[in-house]
Amino acid sequence: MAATTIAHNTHNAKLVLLGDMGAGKSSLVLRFVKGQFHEFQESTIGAAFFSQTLAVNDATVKFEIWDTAGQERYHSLAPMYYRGAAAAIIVYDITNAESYARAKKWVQELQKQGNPNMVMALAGNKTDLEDKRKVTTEEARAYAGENGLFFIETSAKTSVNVNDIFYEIAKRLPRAQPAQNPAGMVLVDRPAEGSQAASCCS
Ligand SMILES: Nc1nc2c(ncn2[C@@H]2O[C@H](COP(=O)(O)OP(=O)(O)OP(=O)(O)O)[C@@H](O)[C@H]2O)c(=O)[nH]1
Repeated sequence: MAATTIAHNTHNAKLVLLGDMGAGKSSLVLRFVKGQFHEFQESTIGAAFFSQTLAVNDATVKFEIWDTAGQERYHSLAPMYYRGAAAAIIVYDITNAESYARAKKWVQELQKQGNPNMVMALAGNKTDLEDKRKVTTEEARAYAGENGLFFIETSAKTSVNVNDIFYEIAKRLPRAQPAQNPAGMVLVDRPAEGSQAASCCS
């Protein structure tokens, strides 16, 4: 059982959620971490932190999840959360074309300024509202493919594909990151300032 074997094979992975306000970032996290959904989920202020452990194959991934605020006034805080992150979920609302456009902006920003080895997922949320859909699956899948993102459509309300995003990310995380993490070292959260240059690539 995973619980008895976690000691050697546990990886910490910092994961950040980005996306427009109202896309469903907090709802996806709440569904994944607590199995809950709130029709009137409050808008996030600044960011919120959660952690959740997931057993994948013979390893255990402990996700350290930063749920950022989508309101534009918090945009400048985002680098603090995505710097040093091993993974990002960029969320949009399939019923809202603007939120999809905003998701693409986040992808561009991460491609320019994020960790180059970051595992990125694009999540089209609110699939339970199919009759109000504005962004087609094909369009988003093609975009994700062109940009090397893992693509999935979810519903935090009905739970469809929510755990799957995190499983898929866990599977894609590099087991060993030799350039950045010598053997045996555990990834830890660092304060944002200065962390990107110090840990990055040559
Ligand atoms: N129908 C439906 N509603 C959802 C779904 N996910 C979230 N919502 C609703 O959408 C609204 C916004 O959800 P949040 O999770 O707060 O969105 P957010 O992206 O965290 O928003 P900010 O914190 O403002 O950035 C809430 O009223 C949720 O109940 C979903 O899958 N289906």
